[in-house]
Amino acid sequence: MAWYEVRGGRPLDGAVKIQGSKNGALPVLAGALLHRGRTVLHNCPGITDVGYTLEILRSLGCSVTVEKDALILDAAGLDRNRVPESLGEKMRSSVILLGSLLGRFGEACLPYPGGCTIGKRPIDLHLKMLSEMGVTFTEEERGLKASCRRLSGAEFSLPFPSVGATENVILAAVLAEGVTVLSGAAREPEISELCRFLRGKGARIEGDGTETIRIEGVSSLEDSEFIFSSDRIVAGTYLFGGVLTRGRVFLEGAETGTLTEVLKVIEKTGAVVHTSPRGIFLDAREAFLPAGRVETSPYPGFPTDLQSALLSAMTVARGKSEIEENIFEARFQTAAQLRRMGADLEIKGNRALIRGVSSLHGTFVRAKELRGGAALVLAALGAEGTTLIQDDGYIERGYEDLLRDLGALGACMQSSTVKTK
Ligand SMILES: CC(=O)N[C@H]1[C@@H](OP(=O)(O)OP(=O)(O)OC[C@H]2O[C@@H](n3ccc(=O)[nH]c3=O)[C@H](O)[C@@H]2O)O[C@H](CO)[C@@H](O)[C@@H]1O
Ligand SMILES: C=C(OP(=O)(O)O)C(=O)O
Repeated sequence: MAWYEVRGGRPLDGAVKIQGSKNGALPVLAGALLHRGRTVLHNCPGITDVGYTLEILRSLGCSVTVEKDALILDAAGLDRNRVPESLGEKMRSSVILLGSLLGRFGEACLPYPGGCTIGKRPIDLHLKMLSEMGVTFTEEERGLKASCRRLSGAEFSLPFPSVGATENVILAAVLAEGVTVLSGAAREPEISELCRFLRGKGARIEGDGTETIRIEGVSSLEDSEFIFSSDRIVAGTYLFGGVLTRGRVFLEGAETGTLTEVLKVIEKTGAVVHTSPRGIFLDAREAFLPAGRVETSPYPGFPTDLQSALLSAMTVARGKSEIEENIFEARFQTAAQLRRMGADLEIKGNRALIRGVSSLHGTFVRAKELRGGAALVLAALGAEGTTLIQDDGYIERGYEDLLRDLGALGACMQSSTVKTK
């Protein structure tokens, strides 16, 4: 368990380098298992979800080494297909090991995935599409056993552009026999990141970034080297930190192209944004206005993963805003904690109605999930007095080191970790 103690009331001011992408890295690590050989990765984020994934990879027989800034995986000796329950249940993205283990062995045993409790998060779409590729599933005590005689390409249409289901189909289709065509696919940048990585290994994939992805199965892959993109959600978090505290921040390596909708919302507050190939500069000294009505939607819309950061920022805007959450049914858990800090907001179904107050005040709050936890830290940065945030390991799932990054932006905070076992 970790505690963050934040002394608020001082604008963020400074520069920080943005870490590698969590949601980009996790499917790529799964994808490396498809290849009977080496994969060299750079800019891999040092977060606990990556740590758990690497432990899973080791437990399956993949060699994992670190040389200078490179993470080197060698899956030539991979000889197990059962994901340990204690690790797989710790995160959501363990579910995408299904596609790559099926591609490699035609068989996989997987516990039901964990991850943040932001909704029910069923995996029916993953299972339906893999079934159409020839996979049969049997239920085990804490998960599923999947097997197929041969993975075959198929054509299907997703009723909702699920990111994870799109990734699972891509991973399963790379070494499958024949052609797979997925329409209604997710268009998130992390899908293109995975496809770029797999193409670098010799996979034949086209159409990523659009609603229709076509994958032609190949018989094997090759050694490759890959650099992860920066994390657009981490960059967005720090941008909203800038807005909330009316500060000035430079985010080195932040990619403008994947943040278009977020930057539009930020500019509505009165903040000024300058973008360049080096990163994003935000001057939020005059960011007093509410963002108005914002709804989350699949990419290229406003990302659900930044909804809590926006919610925090809007609690101190001069006026009313409304946020509609359209992806996860339980992603307003931060609201009750923000109210403890003096925020005036109401949750009605999937909508949050926020009336900005002049300032929040420090108190004791509790992180209930990853992005909500980071949003509480942002709120604390803008609040009067000291806020104590209790976090049961959520924030480190996605942020390498919030203390290091926000410290570089001038935040006055400290953290401590308490071992609970
Ligand atoms: C590790 C990772 O990349 N996580 C991201 C991924 O999660 P994840 O891949 O879990 O998100 P999905 O896009 O699959 O989920 C979106 C919606 O579809 C529903 N659904 C999904 C699959 C399914 O089989 N059935 C079903 O009903 C979910 O309950 C949810 O309501 O995309 C989300 C949406 O951008 C992000 O918030 C997460 O950060
Ligand atoms: C919801 C998230 O992650 P996960 O899908 O891994 O739980 C997130 O990154 O905000």
